[in-house]
Amino acid sequence: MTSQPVQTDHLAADTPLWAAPSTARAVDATVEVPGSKSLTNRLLVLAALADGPGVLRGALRSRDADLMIAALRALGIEITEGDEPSTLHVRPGRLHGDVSIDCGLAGTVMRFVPPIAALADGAVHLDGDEGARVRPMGPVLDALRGLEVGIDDDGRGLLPFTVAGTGHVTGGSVDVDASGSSQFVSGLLLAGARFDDGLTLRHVGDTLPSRPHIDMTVETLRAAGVAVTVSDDEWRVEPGPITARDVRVEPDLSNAAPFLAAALVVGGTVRIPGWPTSSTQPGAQLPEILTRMGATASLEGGVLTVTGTGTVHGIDADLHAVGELAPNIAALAALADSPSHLRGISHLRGHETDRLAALENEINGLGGRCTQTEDGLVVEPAALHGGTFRTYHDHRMATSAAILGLRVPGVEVENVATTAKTLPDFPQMWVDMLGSR
Ligand SMILES: O=C(O)C1=C[C@@H](OP(=O)(O)O)[C@@H](O)[C@H](O)C1
Ligand SMILES: C=C(OP(=O)(O)O)C(=O)O
Repeated sequence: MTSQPVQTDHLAADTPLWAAPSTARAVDATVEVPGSKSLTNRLLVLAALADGPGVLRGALRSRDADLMIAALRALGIEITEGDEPSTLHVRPGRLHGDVSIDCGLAGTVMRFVPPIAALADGAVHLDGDEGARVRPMGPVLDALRGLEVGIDDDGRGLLPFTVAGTGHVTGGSVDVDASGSSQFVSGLLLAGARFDDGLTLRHVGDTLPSRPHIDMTVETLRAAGVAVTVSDDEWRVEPGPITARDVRVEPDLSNAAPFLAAALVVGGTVRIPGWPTSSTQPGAQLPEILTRMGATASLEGGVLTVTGTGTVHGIDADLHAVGELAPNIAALAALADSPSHLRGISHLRGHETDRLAALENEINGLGGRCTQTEDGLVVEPAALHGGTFRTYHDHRMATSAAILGLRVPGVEVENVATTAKTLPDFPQMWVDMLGSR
């Protein structure tokens, strides 16, 4: 088996604590946010399965994107950088088995790669970080088994496991309980056009989180010429070629959240260029959410401008569709002048860490009043103080700590380098934002 080198730099729990900068001065900054993780990893997958060479421009280069690149390369896809690292040339080829893939902590890698591995001509072994080995995978494995793909695992529905690729998947119909993650649906749909009979997937669970991310999957498939029909909780992907394209990746709107939040916390204005007029990214809902929390927001000439007063209001919001925004919104809520109730996010317990427990622990560790409910968080106003903020290898815990630190002197963030999962330059970008006045 060809093995990928295991990446360990992200495990730097013993790195020095990062003193989150505090400021009383209003912010006035324009922040260029790199490409979307979710779009980059979908477009890489589609380019790898396409009918000819393609190009991604403005792609994210971060741990999650680089893990996807490494996974596809291990499977035999040629991916090279163009003039800049964010330009990626992808040359599809026969998918090789007899390889090992490191999923890191990337949900998109661990859920999107197994259906592609089933198309490889041999065994594909997948594993990831310790934290990845507890993230739910069962519905993906059950679905693949339902499509007659051989899976070798220990029966717990978790990493590690081996997919017995045979070079083709017959496809057909499958039921999936995707109440734990929308990525179970997206991963199967992305490969579905390459199955002999295509794929009909029905979600059979109670709830379906992160629907905009499934819409993103459908939109990217359709843009690549794949016929997809959607009715309620059922998706049909017709078999056929995936058209090779030259595409530009939108900025990561969810990664704009901490910067935009800064405008509310300290007052002032933050501008994000390249903001799309419409997008399936959950971050597209930030202007509305932040407005409810006390900001004004406007979009003009592709620049989103958010202005705050330094006073943050609490919010009662169902974040079921936009769960990846929840940690940053919880941090804002901890600085608000009225209580907040964040609902519909029980699936966050299966994210990079149990985010509901992590947010409760760490906000309360700074003197906050945050309580888990069955499906979310209640955050009440409290006077916060400094202290160590643990991040649990979760990039969004680290950016949430930075938001709190703006107002609360003495917040020391453990392993801020974990932001490299989706935003490698975060500490410098944060300091630059505060410095550019
Ligand atoms: O498909 C995607 O790119 C994602 C889907 C969502 O996952 P869940 O449905 O598991 O929340 C989201 O939280 C994650 O950050 C990215
Ligand atoms: C849940 C997230 O990541 P992943 O793609 O690893 O699921 C996230 O980025 O908030």
